[in-house]
Amino acid sequence: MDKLVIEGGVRLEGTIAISGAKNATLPLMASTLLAPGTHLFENVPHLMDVLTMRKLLHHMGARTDHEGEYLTVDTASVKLMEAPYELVKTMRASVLVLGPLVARFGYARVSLPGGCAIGARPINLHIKALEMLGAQVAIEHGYVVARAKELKGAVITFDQVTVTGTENVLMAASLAKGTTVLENAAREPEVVALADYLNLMGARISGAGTPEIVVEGVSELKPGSFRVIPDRIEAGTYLVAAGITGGHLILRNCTAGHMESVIRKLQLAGLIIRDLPDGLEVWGPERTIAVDAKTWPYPGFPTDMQAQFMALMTISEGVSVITEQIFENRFMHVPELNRLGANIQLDGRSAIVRGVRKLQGAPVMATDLRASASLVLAGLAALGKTEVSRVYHLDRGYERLDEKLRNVGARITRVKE
Ligand SMILES: CC(=O)N[C@H]1[C@@H](OP(=O)(O)OP(=O)(O)OC[C@H]2O[C@@H](n3ccc(=O)[nH]c3=O)[C@H](O)[C@@H]2O)O[C@H](CO)[C@@H](O)[C@@H]1O
Ligand SMILES: C=C(OP(=O)(O)O)C(=O)O
Repeated sequence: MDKLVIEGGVRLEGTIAISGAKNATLPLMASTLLAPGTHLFENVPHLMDVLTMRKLLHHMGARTDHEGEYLTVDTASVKLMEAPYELVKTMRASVLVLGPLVARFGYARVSLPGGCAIGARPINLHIKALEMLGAQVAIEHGYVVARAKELKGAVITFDQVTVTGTENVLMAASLAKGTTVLENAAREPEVVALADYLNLMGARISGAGTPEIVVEGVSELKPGSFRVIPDRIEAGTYLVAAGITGGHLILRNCTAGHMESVIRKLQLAGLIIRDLPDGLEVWGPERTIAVDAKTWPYPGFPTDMQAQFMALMTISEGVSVITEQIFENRFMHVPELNRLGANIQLDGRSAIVRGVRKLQGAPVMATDLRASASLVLAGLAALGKTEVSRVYHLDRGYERLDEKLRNVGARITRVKE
């Protein structure tokens, strides 16, 4: 198992290229099950989750190849409509194969994902929506088993905004008979990217990016090629890296329009951020100012940036209240940040962060993907040595994070534990 060792206190300076988005790549890979043949994606990051999704597709009979930024997925010989527990347990997004499988093959057997470090994360809304499209769904020995002779369009109102739920239904409805209307749909840029690729394959989807999406079902889809959108959470993480070290970074290949709520909060905290033709330039101030934040579905402040933003608030001037409204247990980073000298108290769904002048390096343990990122960020600002163990969480969603940070001056090394 690897750990990251960070000597903090270095002001970051330089350019970082942002990778393609994990949360866009995974649904795009799942969507290949809808159309037999070879799909080509560009700007695909090398991440553990991408590898896990490839393994899952291989398990079903697909072939994949990931060379440089190009990923091809050939789904011509898919014959096993199953997502086994061994793969699903390492990546919840495996549930994204449920909708495409039942739509194209009329059958899917997908392990229930179960909870994870950030919350219970049920998939009841995915199941309910598929039932409304006419699938028969049963839970058998820990697996969701869905059968449908034919899916039929329906009006589906989500009780709660769900990103992968919206994506699963978009994919299933694309091959359903008639019209499906998704109300209270997720509006994330990754949902829009998926809808764009489905349309490129021949689907008829309108309204993606708004709360109401309309899907006119078609009888078949054909493979195409598509460029993955930039990772807005990775970009947000590096904005915080500049802010927390008082540094100056240029982020290439990112889309400011996908990050407005994050950029606004960081500007309120004192960062100077300006648009570039292909990215962002950011300067961190001498000391940032405390700002409150509440997580919301897009276009609100993303839960996937909450931990990183909290790391910045730990050394900001004043008191900030950070409220987590999406996941019930997404504060696992709090005790670890406190081990680094932060002053954070939990009060239900809120964390009260009293800014301290300096953090101090210490050994800390990563518990999930974004918690790990927040500990690395805190380590960059802390005096002395911070060791972040269980780095496999980071490798699930950040491409070469340690290398990218080293290239802009951070003293960070990866060592085997
Ligand atoms: C691969 C991917 O894109 N992952 C993202 C996706 O996760 P994911 O799609 O799993 O998250 P959801 O948007 O579904 O979850 C939002 C909330 O709805 C609840 N819920 C969801 C589905 C359901 O059937 N029942 C239910 O109760 C969840 O427990 C959670 O409290 O969106 C999250 C919220 O922006 C992000 O943090 C994740 O990075
Ligand atoms: C929670 C996340 O991912 P996942 O849904 O894949 O667990 C994340 O990207 O922060």
